[in-house]
Amino acid sequence: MLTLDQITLAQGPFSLVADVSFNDPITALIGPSGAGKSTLLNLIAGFVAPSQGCVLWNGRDISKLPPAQRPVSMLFQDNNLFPHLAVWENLALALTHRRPNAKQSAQMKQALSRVGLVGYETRKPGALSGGQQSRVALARVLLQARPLMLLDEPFAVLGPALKQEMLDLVAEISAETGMHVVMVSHDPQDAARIATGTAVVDEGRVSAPMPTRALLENPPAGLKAYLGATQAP
Ligand SMILES: Nc1ncnc2c1ncn2[C@@H]1O[C@H](COP(=O)(O)OP(=O)(O)OP(=O)(O)O)[C@@H](O)[C@H]1O
Repeated sequence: MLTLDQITLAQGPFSLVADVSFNDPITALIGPSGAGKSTLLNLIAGFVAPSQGCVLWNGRDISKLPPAQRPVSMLFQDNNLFPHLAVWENLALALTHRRPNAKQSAQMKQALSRVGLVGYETRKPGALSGGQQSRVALARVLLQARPLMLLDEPFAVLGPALKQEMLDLVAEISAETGMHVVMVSHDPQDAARIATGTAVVDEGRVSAPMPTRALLENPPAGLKAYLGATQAP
C-alpha cells in the first residue's frame, strides 16, 4: 500500500497537498491539466521532495531514498529508451552495466517474450513503432521488478486501439506479478478500463481514491466539469 502522509509540496506558486492511501492494484489519477498529477508521480518516484510529510510504501518511509533506491519504476511518454542502443542492450541496462550473465539473459528473453517482442533484440528504438517502443519500456519495468509502477501517460501518443492493448498488458502484468500501478490519465475510459480505484487531483489537492465506476457514474462537481470536456465512459 502506498501512503502519502500529510504531504505538502511547493513548486513556485503551485502547491500540492495529499493525505491519502492507494490500496487498489491499479489506481488512476484524473483531473484537469496543471492540477498536479505529474508532480504527484514525481514526488512518489523521488524526483521532487515534499516540504512536509512523507511517502510510505507498506508502512516504510521511503521519502529520504534517492529515486534509484525506491521500490518504484516509472514509464514516461517518451519511454526513456537509449536511441543508440539496441533493444537487447536497453534491456540489459535494467539489470547490469556489464555483459548480462546466463541468468540475466534468460530473464531478458522472458521479459521480451512477455511483451511479444522476441526477434526484435537487435533493433534500435528508432526502427520500432511507437507501440513496440512502449513494449520495450514495459519489458524493462518487468526486469526492474519493483513493486510499484508509475505511468505518466506513456501510451497517450498511441492510437486508441494500441493504447487499449498496452493498458490491458499493464493490467495483465499487474495481476501476474502483484505489481501495483498508479497511472495518470486524461481519458476517463482508461481509468474505467483497468483501474479499480480512481483519485481526483484538482488544483493541487488529491482526493481519496473511489471505486472508478461509481466515481465516473456519479462524479462530484469539480470532476463533472472536467468530464464534461472529455468523453464520459
Ligand atoms: N519544474 C517546475 N517548476 C515550477 N512549477 C512547475 C514545475 N513543473 C510543473 N510546475 C507547475 O506545477 C503545476 C502542476 O503541474 P503538473 O505537471 O503536475 O500538472 P498535471 O496535472 O500533470 O498537468 P497535465 O495534465 O497538463 O500534464 C502546474 O501549475 C505547473 O505549471
